[in-house]
Amino acid sequence: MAQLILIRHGQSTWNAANRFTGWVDVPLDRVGRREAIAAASKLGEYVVDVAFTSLLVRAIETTAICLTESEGLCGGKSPVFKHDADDPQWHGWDKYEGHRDEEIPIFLAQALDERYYGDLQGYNKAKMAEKVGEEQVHRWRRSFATRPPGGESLEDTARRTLPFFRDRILTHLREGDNVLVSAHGNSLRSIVMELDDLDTEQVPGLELKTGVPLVYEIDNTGKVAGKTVLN
Ligand SMILES: O=C(O)[C@H](O)COP(=O)(O)O
Repeated sequence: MAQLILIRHGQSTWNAANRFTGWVDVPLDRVGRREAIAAASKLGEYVVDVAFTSLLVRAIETTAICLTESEGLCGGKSPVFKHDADDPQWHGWDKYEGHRDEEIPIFLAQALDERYYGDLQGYNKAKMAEKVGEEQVHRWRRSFATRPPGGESLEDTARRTLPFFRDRILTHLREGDNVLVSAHGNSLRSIVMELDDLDTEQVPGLELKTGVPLVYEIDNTGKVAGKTVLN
């Protein structure tokens, strides 16, 4: 049995300001950093073998805080962000002294980025609700198939998150590796929808809190055998 730890990043500056964020790359605020530290301490009894994060800084910060503030999460190993050495920007970065089996590799994946909120990005959610109505804003935020103007629906988001989840993350879990995934409200909702076997009627009720880890037990066929929410 392997453990899959999913964590939505801690509160960002734009979560605090109640603004649609999507791909806007804002950092954690002080509350968010504290949430990530609290998550790290709740994860003290777990050990991971590999981690995945989106490319957005709020998820990267949360990953780094969890792996460095938790007593045991790295099992004494050193966490290293694994940039793509084929990318000219990173050419040669991976030539360094040291044993790779003493590391926790952290893979950065665009597939895990937040749902693209299109033309809504930057707008205050409450002010938008005054303008177009609560129901419309709720549909944009929580329905499965409705696209926000110029943006991605949850269904669109799932089309990139789920193939990545099945190919890259589940493969580790089937082999018995424990995995940490740090991502976003909606990119994680699309993955939780699959893990919890939720249908399109149930998914609008699915809310993930910032900085609260979900721990899944996954068997060697890739099936979910248990779930704990570390509130
Ligand atoms: O992109 C955002 O604004 C948040 O990360 C998630 O927002 P939501 O809860 O409105 O979908």
